Amino acid sequence: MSNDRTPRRGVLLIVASPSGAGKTSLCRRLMADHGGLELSVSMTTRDIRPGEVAGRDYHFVDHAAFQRGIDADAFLEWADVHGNRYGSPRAPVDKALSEGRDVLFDIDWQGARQIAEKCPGDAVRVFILPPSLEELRRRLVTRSQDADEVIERRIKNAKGEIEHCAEFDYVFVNDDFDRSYAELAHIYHAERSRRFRNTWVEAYREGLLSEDV
Ligand SMILES: Nc1nc2c(ncn2[C@@H]2O[C@H](COP(=O)(O)OP(=O)(O)O)[C@@H](O)[C@H]2O)c(=O)[nH]1
Ligand SMILES: Nc1ncnc2c1ncn2[C@@H]1O[C@H](COP(=O)(O)OP(=O)(O)O)[C@@H](O)[C@H]1O
Repeated sequence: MSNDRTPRRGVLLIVASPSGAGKTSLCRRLMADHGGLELSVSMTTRDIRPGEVAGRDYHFVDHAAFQRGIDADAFLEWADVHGNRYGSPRAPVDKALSEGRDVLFDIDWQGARQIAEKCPGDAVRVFILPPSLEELRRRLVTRSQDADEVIERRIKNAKGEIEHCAEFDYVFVNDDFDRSYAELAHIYHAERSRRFRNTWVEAYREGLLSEDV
């Protein structure tokens, strides 16, 4: 009998949170542990931070180049966040989905909403809450990658972002990192296993039923 476990429909796993709640750290670990998961590398107009690598963390572009992307309909979604523009390039996502692979997005609630509207069956939205706003500030300060006024702006924006967590499929608090990571990984594994994504099941079942026992 055939035991082919293709084709399948990929998951678009969207992870959002206020800045500093820990989504980049959680997403990096999920990527490191799951070879089949592809990170959507966003385009942004914000400045590169120390330690960031162009093309790996973001595609860093100026406003004119970003606008050309909008005009060419090259983004699956884009939004203004903290005074800069951020967008998810469409082509790599289309390619991954057509090949049955999963894509991970580290984007804000506006982007999550747009992808959920455009790809309702594929999108899975996860929102990560900080233990407190005080702890959020501590993490942003400890990360020490942003100027003081940038940190203050992000903390001011945090409440506006948290207000949107009810639109998400899954919400959890990132207090203990390992426990939070386990939660994110469980969500990903369960969503991967949903029957409607595993379109190979029908042929597989037919194979089992045709076995002569
Ligand atoms: N809508 C949207 N938001 C994005 C995209 N890329 C990043 N963001 C969000 O923009 C916000 C700021 O990101 P960033 O400048 O890397 O700061 P950080 O979250 O503090 O590390 C975060 O909420 C990101 O999730 C994108 O392509 N689209
Ligand atoms: N559970 C956690 N406990 C303590 N510090 C954390 C935790 N998760 C992340 N951090 C730290 O908080 C800072 C912000 O995390 P980061 O992943 O950059 O957040 P975001 O991408 O949401 O802005 C980083 O210095 C990171 O190491």
